[in-house]
Amino acid sequence: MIQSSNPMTRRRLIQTAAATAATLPLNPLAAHAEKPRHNRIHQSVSRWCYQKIPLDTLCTAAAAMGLKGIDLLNLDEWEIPKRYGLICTMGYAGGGEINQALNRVENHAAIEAAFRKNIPLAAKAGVPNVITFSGLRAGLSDDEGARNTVAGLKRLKPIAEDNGVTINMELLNSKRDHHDYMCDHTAWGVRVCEEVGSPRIKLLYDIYHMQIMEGDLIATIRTNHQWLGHYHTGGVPGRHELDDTQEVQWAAVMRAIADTGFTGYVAHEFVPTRDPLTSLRQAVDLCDV
Ligand SMILES: O=C(O)C(=O)CO
Repeated sequence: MIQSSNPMTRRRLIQTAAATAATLPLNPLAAHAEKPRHNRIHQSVSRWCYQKIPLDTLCTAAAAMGLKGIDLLNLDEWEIPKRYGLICTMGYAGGGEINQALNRVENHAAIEAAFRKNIPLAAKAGVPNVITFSGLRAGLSDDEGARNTVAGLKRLKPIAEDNGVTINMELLNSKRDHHDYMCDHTAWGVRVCEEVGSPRIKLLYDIYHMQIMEGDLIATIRTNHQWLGHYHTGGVPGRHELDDTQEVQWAAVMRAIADTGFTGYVAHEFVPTRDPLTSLRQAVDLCDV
């Protein structure tokens, strides 16, 4: 406690105390709560990268960091983020699997049935996006796969439009992680979306996967943003922290996304190698442009 009856001494003591306080380590949560955010990018985090952390704990931490939601939750989890002022930003709603989905006609009926049942539930739970996939090539040409995927998405688009929920087909790399996946280039995905022609049928542009396949991230985003409904992050190589061991300039990519007028969500989808929530906070700070 500062006690002095001499005003000069008291002033000096207060100045000394203030200078000392400035050098003390601050509570990291408090320090970040005070940091003004730009919030041009609405950030989220993929659940599967933080499996060891209970969902309620992850939601509490995400809300404290200024995130808007949690990505890739199952239907029975969609309501949980709401308790923390968040939403599920991308839901699993039965849109097939990475290996088996829309590029094969025989999968369409099951995906349509699941979406008919689950997309109205997504709308009710305030989940703005659901995920789907192309499936593997497995000998199918890209042209035939595109025709089939367009036909499948045309069956699904009225469900998405009627409920105001966007169906996002994910772009994934077929070079390292998902060998033979068909929707592995932006041009193929955009061609499909253009042919379907709905504001509710878009691509999940996974920046990690597309850096591996194509690079040229900013120009691709600028040219195709009309069809990009959601973004994922992840350091390249390795899909770890967005730090200086990897090759993407995240702030520049985020500025490019914000400059397109994007109002959707960018979800972090990297597997942390250090304290997971510290890594997440660092990524959130980096992407707050
Ligand atoms: O499984 C993956 O690699 C994904 O990016 C899923 O979103």
